Amino acid sequence: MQPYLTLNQIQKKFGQFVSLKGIDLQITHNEFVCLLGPSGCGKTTLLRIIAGLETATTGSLVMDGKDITKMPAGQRDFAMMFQSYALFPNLTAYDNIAYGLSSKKLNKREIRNRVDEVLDLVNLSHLAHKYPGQCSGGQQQRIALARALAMSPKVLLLDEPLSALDAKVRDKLRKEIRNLHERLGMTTIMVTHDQEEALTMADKIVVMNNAEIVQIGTPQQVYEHPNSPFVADFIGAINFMDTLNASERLSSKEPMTAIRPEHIHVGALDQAEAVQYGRIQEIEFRGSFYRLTLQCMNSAEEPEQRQVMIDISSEQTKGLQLTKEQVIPFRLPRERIITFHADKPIVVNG
Ligand SMILES: Nc1ncnc2c1ncn2[C@@H]1O[C@H](COP(=O)(O)OP(=O)(O)OP(=O)(O)O)[C@@H](O)[C@H]1O
Repeated sequence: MQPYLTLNQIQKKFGQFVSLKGIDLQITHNEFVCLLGPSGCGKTTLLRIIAGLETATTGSLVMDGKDITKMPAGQRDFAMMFQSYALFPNLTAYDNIAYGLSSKKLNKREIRNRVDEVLDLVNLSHLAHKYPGQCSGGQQQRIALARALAMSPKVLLLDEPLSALDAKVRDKLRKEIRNLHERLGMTTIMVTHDQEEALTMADKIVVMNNAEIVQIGTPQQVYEHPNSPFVADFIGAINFMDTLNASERLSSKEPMTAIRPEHIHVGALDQAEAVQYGRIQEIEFRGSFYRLTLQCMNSAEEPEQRQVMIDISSEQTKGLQLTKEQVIPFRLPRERIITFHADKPIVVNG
């Protein structure tokens, strides 16, 4: 499919500091893209360059075949929403939204219709005449969202829009934003450091680290086929099955293997895979599953350096009656093992 927005070799320097190292990215029309990565990796800088709020040191930005690298933010038809709601405290929800529309050449009635329409979209018609201080965090964020949507943007840019909200409200707003994105047929780019948010909302995840893109893929692709130990570790939990220490690892060309905690089987029934043993050190209840931390044992039943995390469903634990210090068998299904080949040294963060 033809890209709608193309970023060519976007580089950004703040003085000598390189904040983005040559970013290439293509975004298609109506796509929901998440820029995901740890604090300081350059996500916000990239979003601000796309918005036109920051200029790239080198590189270009093309939208619909037109070079917009130097186009001022106000002419881009993009709307941006931030973590802090940035609402005017002395204006009602209605006026906050109408204020954004004053730059458009609309008459009073058109403005009223548009504000009513977007308030209805975010289910806040009943709060039209409340001030931000009279609204909850989730409601304020919805007003900010309505204000962005009122502009009928070609591209909606979201910078950590949900991180200030509590878990329940965050979850609800995730679904609402995703639904609105689909209903309104927008192209949406969202910055987040929350992997769950990216996995649940995005069509495409762009994983960044140290000012670079390290992997691009659907949520399933980056979760099931991470291309590096960094991505495997940043998105979801992972056990590295490495027997080398950090300095041996740096000089080694040996592939490294890993497995997700939910893919390990507890028990020794199936003989297809070699059984290993571990002593339970921690049992952590996480609602729908338990996370066990085991100290691995060698064949002589002596403890090894290695630990392994295993997730088992709360249902399954009922039959197992697990206790701390218990030694249990477990198996690593071969098809679930992820291998990282070392064409360059493998560095594991953290
Ligand atoms: N105006 C600026 N002047 C100097 N350095 C800056 C400026 N803006 C950002 N940086 C630096 O660029 C790097 C990337 O910042 P950016 O805000 O893009 O990261 P981020 O991935 O969005 O992080 P976070 O999730 O913490 O917001 C950081 O090291 C930051 O200190």
